[in-house]
Amino acid sequence: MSLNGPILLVDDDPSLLKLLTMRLNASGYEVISTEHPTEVMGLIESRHPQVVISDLKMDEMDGLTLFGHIQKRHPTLPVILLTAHGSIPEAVSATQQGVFSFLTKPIDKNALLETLEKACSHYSTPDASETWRAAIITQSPLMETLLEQAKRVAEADVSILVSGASGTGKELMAQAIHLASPRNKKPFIAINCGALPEQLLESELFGHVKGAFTGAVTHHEGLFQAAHGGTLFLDEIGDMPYPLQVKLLRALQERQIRPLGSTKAVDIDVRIVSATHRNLKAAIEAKEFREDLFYRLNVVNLRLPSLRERAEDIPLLARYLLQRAASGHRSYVKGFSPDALALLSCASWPGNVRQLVNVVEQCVALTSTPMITEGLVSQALAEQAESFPSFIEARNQFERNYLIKVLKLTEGSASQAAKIAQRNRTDFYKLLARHNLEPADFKPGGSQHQPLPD
Ligand SMILES: Nc1ncnc2c1ncn2[C@@H]1O[C@H](COP(=O)(O)OP(=O)(O)OP(=O)(O)O)[C@@H](O)[C@H]1O
Repeated sequence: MSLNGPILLVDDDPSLLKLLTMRLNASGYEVISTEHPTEVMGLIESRHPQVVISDLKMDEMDGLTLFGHIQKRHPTLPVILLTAHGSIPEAVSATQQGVFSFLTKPIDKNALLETLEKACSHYSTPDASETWRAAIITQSPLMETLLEQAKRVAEADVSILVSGASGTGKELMAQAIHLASPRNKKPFIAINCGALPEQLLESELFGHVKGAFTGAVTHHEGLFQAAHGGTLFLDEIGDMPYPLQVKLLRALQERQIRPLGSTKAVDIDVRIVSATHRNLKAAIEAKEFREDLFYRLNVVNLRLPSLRERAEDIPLLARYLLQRAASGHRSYVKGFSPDALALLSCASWPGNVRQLVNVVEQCVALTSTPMITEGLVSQALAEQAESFPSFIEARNQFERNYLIKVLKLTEGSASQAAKIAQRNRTDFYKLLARHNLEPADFKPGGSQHQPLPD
């Protein structure tokens, strides 16, 4: 038996999951399990199982479709399928498609352990050729194409400009390019060019000698030198002060820098990846960005799509981020209710993945139940939204505010509130649960933490 990652069990029959988990635990295997095949990709990303054992027939997604998804992203991960007695043709077709093996139900304990042992010895730690992009969670064809391009250009030593709206993962992409490049054993250094005043940014990039300016009490090596042999990531390059753009261009052309206050030029060897959320062509027209520098930095352009443009990533990312946020002391948080997931999927995400990270973290921190409700998601979205909400977000916001007002008016009497709202009690309680509201919190002298309307 191998001591690598856990075994991931997938079956929509909870009693079989329980039985297999017990058997495998008894044989010393660590097991993670799920009744939902849609959760599998997220679990693979976050828990790195060494083998997946999945039922073939499941309502949410059949085992072969699931295998297709796994094979696309993790081609070396062995998948064992469980088939009902008599479904031999399906099993044969499954093995032809690359499934590691299949076991017929009822599962024979010895056959299970034997097959698992073979699968574990077949497993090698995550495909080394894939680790460069391991932090980028995606199943979007748009992103896959972009990642293929990124890998190709990473090998050449050209300058790359990563464009895309705020929070789309530009820095993550820059790191992936570095990891895929021959420079990956050397440093990756990032600096936000929009966050520092001009002189400080200049001294950060090029360094300074002692006494170069008031306050320069020691010699300071700049980031160009610190990143020697590696990659320098210039984030928000569109916000770099204009005079400094000239100095950057000269450094890139001459492959030399001159620290502030020094007369001696220093050779540099860095690969530049820059990023911007601005339209640099418009900035050039407005005389805020130098055209010659633009062409030097933008040898290859990679444009990251907005999260809305790759909506198929939303459930995958949400589950992955939930598992990440819930690990440790919030481990009882298990997932999103189907309504909550639907709301996440149709939100507009003006802040892209960063906003999704914030919403998920807020939900994980606030939920008191293992499944995050639609109400909680709606509340987090309303708090995060900076732009005009979508119709569904607005409706959820309105519902929640309405319920709070009516509960306040009736001092927490759910039956009176239901009457005013002209809903039957069952419906009304469902609405309250969806929005995570407790009538008791609105009784005089009730909880000090009554929810506020949005
Ligand atoms: N595909 C992804 N998979 C997992 N996490 C992601 C993905 N894309 C972005 N993130 C996460 O979203 C957050 C924002 O990503 P990042 O900082 O790379 O975006 P950015 O485009 O550089 O943002 P900004 O323009 O605001 O600097 C980070 O926490 C990052 O880890």
